[in-house]
Amino acid sequence: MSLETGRSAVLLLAHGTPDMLGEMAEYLSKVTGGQAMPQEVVKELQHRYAQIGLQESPGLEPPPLTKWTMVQAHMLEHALDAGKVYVGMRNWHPYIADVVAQMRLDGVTHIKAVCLAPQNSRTSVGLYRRAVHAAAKGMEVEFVAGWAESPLLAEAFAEKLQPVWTEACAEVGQRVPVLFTAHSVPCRTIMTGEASVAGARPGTPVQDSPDPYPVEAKRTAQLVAERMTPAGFGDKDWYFAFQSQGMSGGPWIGPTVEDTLKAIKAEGHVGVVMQPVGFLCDHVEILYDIDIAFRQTANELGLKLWRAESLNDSPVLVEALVEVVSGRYKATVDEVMVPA
Ligand SMILES: C=CC1=C(C)c2cc3[nH]c(cc4nc(cc5[nH]c(cc1n2)c(C)c5CCC(=O)O)C(CCC(=O)O)=C4C)c(C)c3C=C
Ligand SMILES: [Fe+2]
Ligand SMILES: [Fe+2]
Repeated sequence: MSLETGRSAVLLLAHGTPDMLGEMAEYLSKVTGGQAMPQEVVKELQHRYAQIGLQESPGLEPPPLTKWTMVQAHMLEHALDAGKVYVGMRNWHPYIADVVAQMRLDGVTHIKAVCLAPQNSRTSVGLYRRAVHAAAKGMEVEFVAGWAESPLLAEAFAEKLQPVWTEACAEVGQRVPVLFTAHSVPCRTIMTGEASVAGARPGTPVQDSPDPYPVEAKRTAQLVAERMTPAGFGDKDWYFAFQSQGMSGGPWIGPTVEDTLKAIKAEGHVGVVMQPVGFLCDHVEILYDIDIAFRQTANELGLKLWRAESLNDSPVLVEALVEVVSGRYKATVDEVMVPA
């Protein structure tokens, strides 16, 4: 397939992750928009990243988030066969600003930006949008704000969930519930009116409409559940929680994974299969938060925890991205604009 215009190019937007442990403090200040994190938070995150393989010096391979994001971009480029697919990261190299500058040098005039975070949120997608608009002055920007209900995205997740769920049920000899998750966000960021800025950094605009994020996250989960077999896989088979509440203060949205695991145990289950449906590849919040921390919590409760493999190099995910980029899937797209 080919893109409509010669000077149009796709820009995939991703979170970014440090390449070595010593970069953690600088990385965290990018994540928080310039606020320095307390030393104990920096140390705790270094400890978590070390457990998933990050070292004192850059390893032979990039960290998982960088590696898989680049793989996804290459696969998409191949599938589109319409020129280069660029990757810009918000919090680490290659930064969005640098990549957009390169696109400009390469003669790109129209950017089709897609976030590798399918559910639209102010704290993730909103910040990607701001970074692209700041960098792309005078260029046309077509910004895909959400693709949470893409049937092929749901298909890609279901393809990873089905085998591990079947295996888990067979191992314990009974139906094992699925716990779908997405990243939590601070409560104030999904509010409207003055409540949306209470405790926020100065300059945060008052929001006049609710953040679609919590609904979109659960909608993705529901669409995945609908694709599971046997056909009787239904509402009683799955739960939803928001994971990885952050280390900056104030309340974050729930239910938390910890509370939901307790509820699952109280229902009489002996195991649980987790699938994070807000993340498209491996990174610390899967490899540490789920595989190490939640697995330990589950085990302490007497639950065995399985996790669906991440999408990573899933060809079905790439098909979903092709549909989003080509417009065959009607994603939530901002009006095309030229940032001044
Ligand atoms: C929908 C919201 C968010 C998504 C998706 C998300 C993905 C994501 N986050 C990290 C790593 C970190 N995030 C951190 C803080 C943080 N994350 C979000 C929201 C989403 N993150 C918020 C609102 C915040 C708080 C930011 C602030 O200004 O304080 C941090 C810092 C430590 C912490 O607070 O936990 C890290 C590290 C990754 C790798 C990722 C997906 C790829
Ligand atoms: Fe985050
Ligand atoms: Fe996080």
